[in-house]
Amino acid sequence: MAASTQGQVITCKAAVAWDANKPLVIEDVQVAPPQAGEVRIKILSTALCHTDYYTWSGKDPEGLFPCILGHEAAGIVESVGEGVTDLQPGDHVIPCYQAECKDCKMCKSGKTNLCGKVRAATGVGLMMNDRKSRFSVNGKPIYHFMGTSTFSQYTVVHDVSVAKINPQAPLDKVCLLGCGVSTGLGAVWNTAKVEAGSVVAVFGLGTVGLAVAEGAKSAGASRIIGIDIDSKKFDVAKNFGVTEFVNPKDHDKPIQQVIVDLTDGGVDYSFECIGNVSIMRAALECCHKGWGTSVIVGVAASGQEIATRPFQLVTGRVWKGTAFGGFKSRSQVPWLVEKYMNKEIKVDEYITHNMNLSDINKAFDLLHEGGCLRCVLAMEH
Ligand SMILES: NC(=O)C1=CN([C@@H]2O[C@H](COP(=O)(O)OP(=O)(O)OC[C@H]3O[C@@H](n4cnc5c(N)ncnc54)[C@H](O)[C@@H]3O)[C@@H](O)[C@H]2O)C=CC1
Ligand SMILES: N[C@@H](CCC(=O)N[C@@H](CSC=O)C(=O)NCC(=O)O)C(=O)O
Ligand SMILES: [Zn+2]
Ligand SMILES: [Zn+2]
Repeated sequence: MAASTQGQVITCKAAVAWDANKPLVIEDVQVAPPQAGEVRIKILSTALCHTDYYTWSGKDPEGLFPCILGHEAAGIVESVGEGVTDLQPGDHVIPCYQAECKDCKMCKSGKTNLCGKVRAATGVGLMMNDRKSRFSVNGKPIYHFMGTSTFSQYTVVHDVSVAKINPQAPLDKVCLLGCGVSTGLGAVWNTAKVEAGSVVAVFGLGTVGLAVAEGAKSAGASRIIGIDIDSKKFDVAKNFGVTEFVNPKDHDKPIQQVIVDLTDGGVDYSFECIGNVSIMRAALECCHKGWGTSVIVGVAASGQEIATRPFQLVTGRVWKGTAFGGFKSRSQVPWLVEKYMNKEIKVDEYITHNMNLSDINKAFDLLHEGGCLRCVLAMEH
């Protein structure tokens, strides 16, 4: 039997982003033991999300370097710190960038899934307990990212950020429930609360947009219009519930006008799943006067701002946003895993590529190719 690593520094492989836009480097990283209220997790599978690329590109105002990126993963608890009672070594878990302490003002409000307990620390790449990092390379501290840092074979996270899941669930699949798929489904079910018969527009048909389409289909939407500048996305999007396709490049008119004309005055709900502020405006303005609701899901670069004529809102359109689809992480990620196990939601269908951790730079390149939805990395190689 392998010797216990509890209380020891673990040296393992991790992909370190030493600087913005510079290729990640697979390093031997020292991972300190978890302190009070912390959990060390052996990450077995992690996927890449567009947000990892966004921070790596240097456009994230919270981006700090050097750091270990990654936030869509699954693994097994290796050890827990003092005071952690609801998790133990061997538990199968999904680390969540949106914490749920169940005790702070925000958790208790019943109005949001955002938790205030550790956000100040995770936003500056550190752990709450001592405001330090648990990662280092030859003594040099490496920042955490989103409170998860899953591009490492071992990571340390706050206990309030760990969802314990069914041990039967395949970790190389359900890792996707740590971000993109959950976000898209939740944007529809929790944030917009789309009703049966609704007409829906989805801008951007990556994993997040396709999960929006899947959520809208399950909510009984009558039309789901997918909008993307890459027409190759359209075939695959049909499998996720998209009923009609529009490529803005095929039209001279502004895309919001195209959608309004197609839908007798506008859609009931629209979702921006790109991170482009001009498209956020278009998504709002293609909504029906009097009631149309637009949800911003995409993350826009530092310095970008949204704009529209206030008249758009005066005349009844509603502009909203969503983080992690409004899901409460520790309470609801295990429920999403069960829905997957019961074949009530898709997950496997979003995985277009599988690679090893050592191939992570190739996996980042794939994010820009139309054919890649999610690439899952096996962490042991
Ligand atoms: N709010 C939240 O909690 C979350 C937000 N995100 C954000 O959601 C966005 C989507 O993420 P992924 O699906 O992983 O990205 P992705 O890059 O896989 O998909 C984006 C899609 O948008 C299309 N696109 C790009 N420019 C376009 C334009 N001008 N008009 C129409 N289509 C366009 C692309 O062809 C692509 O199909 C990103 O901004 C990401 O950072 C991701 C997860 C959670
Ligand atoms: N640091 C970024 C914040 C980007 C952002 O909005 N992140 C989303 C999750 S994106 C996942 O892929 C989110 O949930 N935000 C809420 C939060 O508490 O961070 C920036 O400043 O742009
Ligand atoms: Zn993500
Ligand atoms: Zn909280």
